[in-house]
Amino acid sequence: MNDKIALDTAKNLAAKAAVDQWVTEDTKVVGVGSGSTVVFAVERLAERVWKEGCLADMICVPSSYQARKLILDHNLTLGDLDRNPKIDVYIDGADEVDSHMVLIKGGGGCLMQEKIVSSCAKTVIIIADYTKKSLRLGEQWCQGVPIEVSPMAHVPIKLKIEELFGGVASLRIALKKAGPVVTDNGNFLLDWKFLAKREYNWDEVNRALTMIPGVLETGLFVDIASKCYFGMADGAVKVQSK
Ligand SMILES: O=C[C@H](O)[C@H](O)[C@H](O)COP(=O)(O)O
Repeated sequence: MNDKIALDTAKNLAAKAAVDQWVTEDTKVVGVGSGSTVVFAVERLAERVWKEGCLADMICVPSSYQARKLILDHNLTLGDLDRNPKIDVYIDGADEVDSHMVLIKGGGGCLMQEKIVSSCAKTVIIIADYTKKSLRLGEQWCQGVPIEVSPMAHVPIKLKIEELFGGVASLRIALKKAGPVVTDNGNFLLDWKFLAKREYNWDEVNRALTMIPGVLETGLFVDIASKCYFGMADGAVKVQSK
């Protein structure tokens, strides 16, 4: 018998715990991440506003088209970085979180706005189910590090990444459209499958990647998250700190 709780239940537990802990009456601006786990966080925010009558002045700043739509669909107040450049707390999911709280993000293609919006937040909280927790990157997430690139430069960037760091960087191809995935910002994505056995210094790798002309952002989030809430297989919520 499989007594692990469903992944969605684990995501929901993590999201609810994080929202209840970090979004208080003093929270004026919340950054909203992207992906399937964030859906539960927005549902909890809406429940607090509409059922419990709290957080009346809260403004939500989205990190993607999906996040914007979630905010609107739940009748929450939509903000943006022009009007709300300072965010109290940013809540987002992750594809993988290692023991040093280095994250891989961008499995859903939203990494660039996520990194921008999270950089405007005092506190960044990650919510995830137990399958995202690992000791070292690549242990759980096998699809590589997403890297957002200028469309005209995806071939030379791919070659440079492979020469510099090994592994294989592949253009992400859409499933229900012919051709590549196009991000919310009109760019392409490379998914870089790094070498599992090589020891990488992720901070250095991230800096070096962003120095390649045409690389717009990486899905490596180093030294960004303050805490990560994991919904565990036994129904508990485990909090990992930096
Ligand atoms: O591009 C997508 C974002 O970085 C997501 O936050 C990440 O992929 C995790 O998504 P999910 O909560 O669906 O696992």
